[in-house]
Amino acid sequence: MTQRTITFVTGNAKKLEELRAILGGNFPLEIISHKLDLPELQGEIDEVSIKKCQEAARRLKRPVLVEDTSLCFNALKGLPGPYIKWFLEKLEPEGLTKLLTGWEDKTAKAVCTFAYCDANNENLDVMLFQGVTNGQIVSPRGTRDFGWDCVFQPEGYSQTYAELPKTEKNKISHRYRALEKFKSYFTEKTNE
Ligand SMILES: O=c1nc[nH]c2c1ncn2[C@H]1C[C@H](O)[C@@H](COP(=O)(O)OP(=O)(O)OP(=O)(O)O)O1
Ligand SMILES: [Mg+2]
Repeated sequence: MTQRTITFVTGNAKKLEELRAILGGNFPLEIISHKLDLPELQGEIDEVSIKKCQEAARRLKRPVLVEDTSLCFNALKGLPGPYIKWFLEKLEPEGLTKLLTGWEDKTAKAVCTFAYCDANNENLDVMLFQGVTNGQIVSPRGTRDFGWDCVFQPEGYSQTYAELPKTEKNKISHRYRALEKFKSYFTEKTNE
């Protein structure tokens, strides 16, 4: 492992697969993965990502990257937000759709927050790179191989994330938008 290696800490193989597909070959640093389901404290989106990243840095003591994904229903003032994992686990995709039964507004935001810490300073300073994709919550359609993809229909599309080819999702997704920021930061930095 060199100085120019970043460890992506996640318990989710699908996130890693998408990160690899989106960054492709033209990212200046090496990204390796470390499978660990880190504890996540409650809080607002940024706070959850920062704490998760600092915990990863404390444990691994090297440059780390983590990612936290939220699904925010506008009618519910942003909930479930960072708690989407537990809502999905208990309610399944059908239940997520039903949550909005009483509301006319079905719009939602998918928010991806990458958090990076180089673990070099005692304060464990964290940098955030966030991407948002707007859409709406629909009845489940498409494959069920990744989380809530089957109930999220991005704005301007008639297909859900799960119905879109992976390459299409990766051109417009919350994760793509966050990684664009991450990529330009590190590309500029390594060119200095
Ligand atoms: O693009 C996505 N499309 C559909 N579903 C998604 C996506 N990205 C994350 N998800 C799911 C996974 C988990 O049920 C929840 C986020 O929770 P989140 O804590 O960020 O993910 P996780 O615990 O699976 O992995 P990690 O070890 O990186 O925290 O939304
Ligand atoms: Mg998690």
